[in-house]
Amino acid sequence: MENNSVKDNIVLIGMPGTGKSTVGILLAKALGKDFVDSDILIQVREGKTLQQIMDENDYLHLRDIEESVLTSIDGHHLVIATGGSAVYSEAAMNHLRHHGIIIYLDTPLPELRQRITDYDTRGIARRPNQSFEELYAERTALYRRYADITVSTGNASAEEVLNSTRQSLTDRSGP
Ligand SMILES: Nc1ncnc2c1ncn2[C@@H]1O[C@H](COP(=O)(O)OP(=O)(O)O)[C@@H](O)[C@H]1O
Ligand SMILES: O=C(O)C1=C[C@@H](OP(=O)(O)O)[C@@H](O)[C@H](O)C1
Ligand SMILES: [Mg+2]
Repeated sequence: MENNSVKDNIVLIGMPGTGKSTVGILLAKALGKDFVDSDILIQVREGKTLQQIMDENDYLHLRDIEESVLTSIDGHHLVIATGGSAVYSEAAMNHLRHHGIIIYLDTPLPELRQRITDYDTRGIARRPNQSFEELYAERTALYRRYADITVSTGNASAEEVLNSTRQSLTDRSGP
């Protein structure tokens, strides 16, 4: 019988552009786990893109849908790439950390700026006119609050971030 208290999921959190989706699938492949991207779950469930959801309602509506999708994930042996706004939901984060280790991919703001060239159309769940700098400061406190492990990515490649993440997991589980 499955032990439901085992933390056998890996949950990636962090700013948009930090590489949760890109590194997540590499990690799943390397560790022999299944891969879930909560943004894809949202889009399939709603039949709309993230930006369409925001355009038709607002960013708070997207966050509500995200909370509902995240709290309904009940699988094991998963790598879960969350959306950058997942940490606004305490319920979602408590649910995810019950079965998973939370890994914060921490990428410097200048590097994120280079990667996120579609800030206004990417569907980022932010207050109107909230700058990327403000969002980064607000979010960083939340990512730190929930992180079991922090991986500082610098400007390393996705493969290098994969390797650092695997090493952090090995260090945490001990010899
Ligand atoms: N380590 C990396 N180095 C350079 N570019 C990256 C890296 N990881 C992701 N990217 C690029 O940054 C963008 C955002 O990556 P993505 O995985 O979608 O991030 P997230 O899911 O955290 O928003 C994509 O264009 C992706 O190719
Ligand atoms: O940070 C955000 O507000 C968001 C990030 C997106 O995911 P990524 O972090 O994978 O880009 C997606 O969930 C949604 O568009 C909102
Ligand atoms: Mg993503």
